[in-house]
Amino acid sequence: MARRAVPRFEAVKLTRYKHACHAMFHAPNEDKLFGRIPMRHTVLMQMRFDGRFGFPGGFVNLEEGLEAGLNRELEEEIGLDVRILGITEGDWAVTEVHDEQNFVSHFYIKKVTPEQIRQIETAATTAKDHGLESLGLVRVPVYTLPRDKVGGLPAFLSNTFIGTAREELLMGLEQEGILSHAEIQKALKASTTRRH
Ligand SMILES: O=c1[nH]cnc2c1ncn2[C@@H]1O[C@H](COP(=O)(O)OP(=O)(O)O)[C@@H](O)[C@H]1O
Repeated sequence: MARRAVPRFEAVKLTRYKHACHAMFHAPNEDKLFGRIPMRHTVLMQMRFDGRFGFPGGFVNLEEGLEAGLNRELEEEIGLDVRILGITEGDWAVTEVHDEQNFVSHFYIKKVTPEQIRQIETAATTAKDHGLESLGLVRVPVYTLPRDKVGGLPAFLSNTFIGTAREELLMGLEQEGILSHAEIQKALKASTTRRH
């Protein structure tokens, strides 16, 4: 479906459109899987009520403001302590307009510490929407297992994602320097081979 990227300041003029904001939280990760495979990085997504993966967030009102609306959603959905880890305008990454659906999607990326990731994960289990709209936060495997070259990110990418969440994940991984363009292309290619 047709969509176009626009700057944040242009998008907020689209008052007749519905606006949604979602956020990707990520942190460095020094851990090694089985004591030898580097986890590389922690990236949070969530399992939604509909069985699809997406980023935490939701619909916002332009009157309340994009970031205020997003923080409200994050508080409800994952119990985020918005006084400490709240999203600001500086975390804005991309806005896409879907004219056919009168819909605007805003995506934010926030780098936090490994300790803050654990705080978010812990708080999420007692959030208002936990077990309802959100079935839990998940860590995205950003590595590819050396043995079969499909396990890890390629297998994860074969899941079903809501809206443009899959594209946002790939953009976030590259933009934040978590994976190189070549590594992402390789994972995408492996994900379509369906050997898992
Ligand atoms: O991670 C995402 N990235 C991009 N769009 C998303 C994501 N999650 C949901 N959406 C879209 O955003 C809109 C709001 O969905 P969501 O279920 O998050 O909001 P709500 O909790 O306010 O109902 C829907 O049109 C949905 O397709």
